[in-house]
Amino acid sequence: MTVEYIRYRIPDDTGAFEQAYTRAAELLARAPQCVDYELSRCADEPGAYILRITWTSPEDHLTGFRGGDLFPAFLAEIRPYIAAIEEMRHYEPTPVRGAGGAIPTLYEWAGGTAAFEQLTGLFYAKVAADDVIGPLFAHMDQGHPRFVAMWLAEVFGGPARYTGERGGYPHMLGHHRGLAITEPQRRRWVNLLLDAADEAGLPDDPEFRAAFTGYLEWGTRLALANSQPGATPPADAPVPHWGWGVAPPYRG
Ligand code: HEM
Repeated sequence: MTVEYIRYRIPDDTGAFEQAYTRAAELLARAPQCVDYELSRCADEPGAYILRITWTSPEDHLTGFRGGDLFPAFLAEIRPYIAAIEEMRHYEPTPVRGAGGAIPTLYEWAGGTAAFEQLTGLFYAKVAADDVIGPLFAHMDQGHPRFVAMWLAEVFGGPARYTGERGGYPHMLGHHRGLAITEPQRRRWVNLLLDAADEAGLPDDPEFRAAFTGYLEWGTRLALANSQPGATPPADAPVPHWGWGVAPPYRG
């Protein structure tokens, strides 16, 4: 991944410039080498623009896109503005990145640690009485509901306690290895957890539940796959982080 920044200073007719880029953007949108793009206009200085384009790699940009079928039409749109370019360079992303506090995490939206502990307490009571998955958990550790609450809290943006105190992803993986979870068992796990979410009074707005259920689908399908005899999942990885996805919280 590489990020190209192009800074322009457009002396006049910024409207024509933006229209040209609106047309050029249609070609970026079709380019398999282009991850995303954004044109920003300076709030303080009319005519100053920054275009950010994320490319899959510098070679894909310079050889793939520039040497490809879409480039002539792209160039035709932006050619009149080449002389107005002040900087055009590739930048490598650094690990310094992340979301700010403007959007609450799913962990905060759910109600924090207490909400996840209530959820897993109710869930494992149901599990214990369930004929399809109950037997899998017959010998589970007393602390299991609290440990899974820690895992879920960390996944949804809460404190990294499962990583810090419980051994992180490798420890969780070790518990699933060899269980040979079946699809009916996976589905029962999801159904009981969703029942417990209703009982625990977790937020039931569409955006939260879509994101929450999305993780459960993803996580249980991985748990099933990794639990099969002969599975070769990565031995180490960070605890995954799950966000709102395409639908951020609805605030009216
Ligand atoms: C999103 C899906 C899932 C998550 C987040 C999850 C999470 C976890 C975690 C964190 C542990 C280890 C707890 C500890 O530190 O002691 C664990 C253990 C376990 N999980 Fe899962 N799990 C998922 C899906 C499933 C499914 C679908 C099944 C089976 C139907 C399952 C069965 C088990 C069992 C049997 C254990 C060991 C329990 C014990 O004996 O202590 N898990 N799970």
